[in-house]
Amino acid sequence: MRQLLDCPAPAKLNLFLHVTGRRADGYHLLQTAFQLIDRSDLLHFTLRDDDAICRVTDVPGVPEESDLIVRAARLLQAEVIRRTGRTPPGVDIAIDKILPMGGGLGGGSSDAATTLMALNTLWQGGLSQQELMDMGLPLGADIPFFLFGRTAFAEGVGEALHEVDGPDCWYLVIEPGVSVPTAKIFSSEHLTRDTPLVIMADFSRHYAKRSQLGGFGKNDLQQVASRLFPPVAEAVEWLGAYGDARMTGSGACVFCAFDSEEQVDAVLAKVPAAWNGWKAKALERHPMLS
Ligand SMILES: C[C@@](CO)(OP(=O)(O)O)[C@H](O)COP(=O)(O)OP(=O)(O)OC[C@H]1O[C@@H](n2ccc(N)nc2=O)[C@H](O)[C@@H]1O
Ligand SMILES: Nc1ncnc2c1ncn2[C@@H]1O[C@H](COP(=O)(O)OP(=O)(O)O)[C@@H](O)[C@H]1O
Repeated sequence: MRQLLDCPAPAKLNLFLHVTGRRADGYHLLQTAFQLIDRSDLLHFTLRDDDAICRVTDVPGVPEESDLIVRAARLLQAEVIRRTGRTPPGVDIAIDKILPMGGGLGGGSSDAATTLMALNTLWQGGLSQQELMDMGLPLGADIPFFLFGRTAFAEGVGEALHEVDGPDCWYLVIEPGVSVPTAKIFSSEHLTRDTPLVIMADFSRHYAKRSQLGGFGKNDLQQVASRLFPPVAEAVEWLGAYGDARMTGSGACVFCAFDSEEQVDAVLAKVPAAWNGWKAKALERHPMLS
């Protein structure tokens, strides 16, 4: 019987996101806090009799060769060959795509991280968590976080990670119906790139009471995204009537924290039909690590 593994790839929220500078290669220096939530893509891995790596689900707009899942799998396969001298079996990868693309929820990065974790297990690759994080970073700046798998305060381009406590709460997330290309936001002439550095202790103090729902800091990308994509601004304004609503990552999704599931449900019932709204619980750990 061929080995099969079903694995979740959860979304993240950026609780705050400050752009603090720019590297010589044009990449932006950030300070952010990553929070995992319990809404996920689902990936299914089936080992093959040959050594091919195949995506067996069509993902509209993402050709197989550029899919982060396939690229991550190929990188790991090459590394296992280099280390062990043996070629691990190929794999068919099916995906139930739940997370919107260009939503700021990190779906593609999370898919890639889950692929690295799952195949490292199936192939008995023996790479450490840190080695997987180093392998993932060139594919996407959020990938190391998903492999880290815990609420994190992050610096650099998101790869310098420190575990922190975030609020223990529910989130209402609105998909405003647009897909935001990350590069377009970072290249905007309107983006501010000089937010003063904060220290991690400030963040921890803010959330010392884990019931604190008002957000820390701000999202520097939000103003630019709102200007280019008006539905983002409309969603922030609408959800802002119920709490400290803000955009995650480079958008487009907008979120707000609530104390209880009942409170989220009450607001969810009022979300305008033009948007897709849903609730999710903050996760302390990645489900593949617990
Ligand atoms: C903004 C964040 C926050 O978590 O997440 P998303 O909203 O995309 O989920 C990330 O930093 C997204 O990082 P990453 O996953 O590498 O973004 P990519 O789509 O690969 O980046 C597209 C382009 O955006 C620019 N870019 C990206 C990250 C960064 N720190 N500085 C940049 O200048 C670069 O021009 C890059 O080529
Ligand atoms: N498996 C994948 N799932 C989603 N997007 C992917 C995938 N592989 C590559 N991509 C590309 O990455 C882009 C960003 O996708 P995603 O990570 O979902 O959004 P965001 O970076 O806004 O959180 C997509 O528009 C798509 O072109």
